[in-house]
Order: sequence, then C-alpha cells, then structure tokens
Amino acid sequence: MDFLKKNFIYRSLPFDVFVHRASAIKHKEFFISEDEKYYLRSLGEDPRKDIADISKQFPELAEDIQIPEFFEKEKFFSSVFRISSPGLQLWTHYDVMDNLLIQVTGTKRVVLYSPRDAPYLYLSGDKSEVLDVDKPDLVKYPLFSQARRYECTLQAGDVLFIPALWFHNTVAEEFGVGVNVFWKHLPSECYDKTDTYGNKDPTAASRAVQILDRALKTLDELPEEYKDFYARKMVLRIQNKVYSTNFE
Ligand SMILES: O=C(O)CCC(=O)C(=O)O
Ligand SMILES: [Fe+2]
Repeated sequence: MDFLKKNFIYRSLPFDVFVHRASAIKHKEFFISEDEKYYLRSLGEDPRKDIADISKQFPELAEDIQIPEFFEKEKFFSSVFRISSPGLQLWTHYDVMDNLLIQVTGTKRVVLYSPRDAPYLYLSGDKSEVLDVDKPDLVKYPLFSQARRYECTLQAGDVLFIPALWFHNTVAEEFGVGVNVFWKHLPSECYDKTDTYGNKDPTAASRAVQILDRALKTLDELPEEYKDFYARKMVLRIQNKVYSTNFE
C-alpha cells in the first residue's frame, strides 16, 4: 500500500466474501482490478470512539488465541484482528504502545528499525516515505542506507514483541490471519484519550511539538542570517539538554 499515492480504497464486504477474496490472488469480482489485494484492520463498534477488541467484535474467533500474559490486565489497550492478501505490504510506521504481533496462519516478513534511526527514514508523521524498503530510491532518500534493518519472518504460532516507537514494515508472504495486542506501558495519563488506534503521540510530545512550531514561527521575525544562527543554537540546546546518553 502506498499512502503517498493513495492506491487503496475502503470498502465493506460480508466477512465470508472478504475472506474468500483475501485468500485468492485473482478475482472474478473486484473493486479496482482482478489482482487487487485485501487488508482487514478491525475497529471498535463506533470507530471514532471505540477501541478494537477481538473478544468484542469477533467473540467466536477470539477463543482461538491466547494472549500471552506479558503485561498486567489493566494495561490492555486493544486487540486488533488483521487479515491480509498474499503479497500485501504495510508501510513502515511506528505505534506509541508496546505491542505483541501474533501470527495465527500464514507467514509474514517483518522489517524493523530502531527509533534512533528516525533521521534516516524520511518521516511523514508516523510513517516513512521510503515505501520500498528492499530497493529504496537512494537518490531521493540517500540517508536511508544508514538505517539498520532488523528482519524476521513470522510463521503460524509465532509472536513478535514490537516495542513502542520501533518502526515496522510488514509483508504477508501468504494469505495470513493475525492479531496484535497493544498495551499501555506508560502511566495511562500520558496517552491521548482520543486515540483509538494506538498511534497518536503521547500528549506531552504533541504539546512540545506545538510549542516548537510556535518558536519556529517566532524566528521568522528575524532576518535570514540571524534566524539561521539562533536556529542552530536551539538545535545545540536540544542536543545538550534533551538527548539521552542512556543507549547501547
Ligand atoms: O499485521 C500487519 O501487517 C501490521 C501489524 C502492525 O502494524 C502492528 O501490529 O502494529
Ligand atoms: Fe503497527
């Protein structure tokens, strides 16, 4: 899927029809083309307010999986049912909560990047503009070659821990069914209460970015040479005061 060119559309289908189509490569009935791919990402009852919970939206199917007890029950945020056509690739993105990605059937390749490699990923919000992580356009995205790639392939029954802020890109190598479970590993006040997907930045981070944007606008009052000088001083201040040395 390409979020830059928006080569996808949202459509409704009866669940059985959806599963049939998603498990086939060529379709007699289709929306765009006979080789289109399908992806289900479950939502809550009212997608604007409610959070995906497989035990509520798909109670019969939820019984087939056991969520490993790697976090306290009160910290549970959502369990998201995901079904993909063979070959479907989801763009590189981060989520703000710790996550267990449970593969139920099919195989899925997952490529991961550390949050520290964000400078090399050409981010647009929570997503990387480098869509083709296997043959990246290094003329357009020269720094991407500095991002350290981690890769694994999930088979049916495998569970991958994806820590909050770690970038991930997935390719369903076969038709696949999975569930991912997000939980709040930070105190619950840190999270944006309007977040139903688990991908809105913690409120303190969003506020800090807003304040930074105001500071940048303020610099516009200065001539270019001064703006450049004070902007560089601000970068140094951020590096010295906020960057963690507590890594590796
Ligand atoms: O299953 C996928 O392809 C995407 C999984 C994902 O983005 C997640 O678990 O956060
Ligand atoms: Fe994700």
